[in-house]
Amino acid sequence: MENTRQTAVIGLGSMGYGIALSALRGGHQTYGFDVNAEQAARFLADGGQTGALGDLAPQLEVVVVVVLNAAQTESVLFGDNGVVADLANGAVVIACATVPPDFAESMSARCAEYGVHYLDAPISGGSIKAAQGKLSIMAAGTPEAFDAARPVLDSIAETVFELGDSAGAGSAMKAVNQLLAGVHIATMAEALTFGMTQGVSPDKFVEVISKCAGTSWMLENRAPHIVAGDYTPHSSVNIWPKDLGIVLDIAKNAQFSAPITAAALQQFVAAAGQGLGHEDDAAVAKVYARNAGLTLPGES
Ligand SMILES: NC(=O)C1=CN([C@@H]2O[C@H](COP(=O)(O)OP(=O)(O)OC[C@H]3O[C@@H](n4cnc5c(N)ncnc54)[C@H](O)[C@@H]3O)[C@@H](O)[C@H]2O)C=CC1
Ligand SMILES: O=C(O)C(=O)[C@@H](O)CO
Repeated sequence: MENTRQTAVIGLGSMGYGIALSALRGGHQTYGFDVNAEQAARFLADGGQTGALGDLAPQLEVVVVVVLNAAQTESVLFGDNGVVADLANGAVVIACATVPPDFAESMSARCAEYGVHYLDAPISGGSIKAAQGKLSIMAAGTPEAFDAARPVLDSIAETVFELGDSAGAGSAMKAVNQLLAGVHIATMAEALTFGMTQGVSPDKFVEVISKCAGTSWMLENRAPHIVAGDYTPHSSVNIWPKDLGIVLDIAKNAQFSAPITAAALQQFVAAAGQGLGHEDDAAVAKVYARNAGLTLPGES
């Protein structure tokens, strides 16, 4: 069909799995890949396809990369058995991991050497919107990259912000979002546990504050995890030392002081240091709770 594409999604974690399902629902022939074989098997059971990436690469038109970070993205694209060298001229990489802007620029230049388009396309909305095909995508790339990616973007995103024709501009905007998102999660945890010291239970906190001016998207999305005592990782603590680290690195290069971001980063570093790195990022509340001798829901 005219608007369907031979598509691979590499990285079937919290975000990539939903993206792969959304691409499949959009009618694209969708192949899913993950170093964790269980994830690829699950995708197969859900109606997707998988296989040997190297064999399939020459027929792929769109490759969506949703691994954790810059190092994993580079390895998927250009490491041993990297996919770019096997792609056909005109194929497009949609790079969704949160990475530094200058890394996105360098990946775009290296893809161009192989005649492959690169769309710098970090994502927002969490695992639920990924599964619904309703992500916000902060995208930058050449008009040719946008044209090649468009049919798949239409299946996975509600809104695609077109932020310029050079890779890096999408990742710069994502860093701005991450500054807010990380600070909002940490301040939600601070306020929720502060409330406990004042006799405000976590469930009352969510009921009342989510309808008051102090609320945020992150409060409404993450605080219910604390109330439920459920730290299944939809977005892990480990994402934040990476993302707030990116923010502070590029802020430092711009000689921009970001003290509130730095404080939030320390709380996520403390959470990771307490062995909570693979829990949902709402677990940053445990840092506050342990410090204040509080018992969160679900803890004995
Ligand atoms: N979880 C969230 O709510 C959001 C995450 N992000 C960003 O999206 C990216 C993905 O995040 P998540 O899905 O939460 O991470 P995740 O850790 O749940 O998923 C990453 C997946 O990539 C796989 N992987 C790693 N190396 C691989 C390789 N070489 N080949 C194939 N698969 C490989 C892992 O096994 C894992 O399943 C990150 O950059 C994150 O910062 C952005 C918005 C929201
Ligand atoms: O959805 C987003 O935007 C996010 O970055 C978080 O959910 C981070 O994991």
